[in-house]
Amino acid sequence: MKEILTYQSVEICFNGTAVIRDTSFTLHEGEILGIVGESGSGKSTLLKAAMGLLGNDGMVTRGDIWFQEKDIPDLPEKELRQIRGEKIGMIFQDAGASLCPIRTIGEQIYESISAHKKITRAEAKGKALDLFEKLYFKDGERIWNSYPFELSGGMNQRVGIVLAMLMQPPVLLADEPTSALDVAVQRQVVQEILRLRELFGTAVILVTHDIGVVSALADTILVLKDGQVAEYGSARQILQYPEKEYTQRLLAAVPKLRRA
Ligand SMILES: Nc1ncnc2c1ncn2[C@@H]1O[C@H](COP(=O)(O)OP(=O)(O)OP(=O)(O)O)[C@@H](O)[C@H]1O
Repeated sequence: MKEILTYQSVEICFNGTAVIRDTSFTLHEGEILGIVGESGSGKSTLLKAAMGLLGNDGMVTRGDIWFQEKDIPDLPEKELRQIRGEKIGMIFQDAGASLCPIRTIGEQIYESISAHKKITRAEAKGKALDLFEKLYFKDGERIWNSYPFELSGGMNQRVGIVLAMLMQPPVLLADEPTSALDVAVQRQVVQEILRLRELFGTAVILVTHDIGVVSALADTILVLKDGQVAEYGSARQILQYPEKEYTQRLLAAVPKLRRA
């Protein structure tokens, strides 16, 4: 499989203090990589760095993050804006909450696609309803016409995933995409991520506290401890034979979800 996103000896500092040190890993086309680690270990920071979203205080101070032969930390904001959304999609824990409350889902989808390419409202709707159907949403037409408050939190989160995938980015970064959801919706979101990979060959980095979600989805796992890689390898290897005591502790939570 071709490499699509490569972190090489990355160090990231906030206000001069390193929170990620000497971190390397590679994401391949269609691969789902789970990043796990205690709170504060640097998981979200790793994802934000790939989007150039570290803010004013944060900076990649060493190493490279290669995406399609470009080194992300070297790119100007204008180029990063083109990559975000179109080439690298993102979903967060509160993707649903980040929807605008006073505009319909349809309007927001239309605007989101229009930001990247010329499209009519009818074409945008056709694209969205097609993706809704492929992801087994019931009643896409109603969702298109709804305001976020008319949908459940879980449904808004699923809409957030559709929004992130409308441009069919080859990479999807998902930061705790299931942690605010009840178990039934969690399962749907897990199925949706697998279906996206099947439909579009999307490569995914999934950051989560939930080992059950990781074991249901990930091909490879990176265990992060205090901003450094504690273990990195195939999901099977790490879930069955964790080498570090730290990993064993993280895995002590019984997996709730299994791959269907
Ligand atoms: N904007 C910021 N300014 C200063 N320090 C920050 C900033 N963002 C993150 N940090 C620090 O970087 C470290 C890593 O944070 P990060 O949010 O990446 O961890 P995490 O593993 O994603 O945690 P959680 O699981 O709780 O979301 C923490 O020590 C955090 O305090």
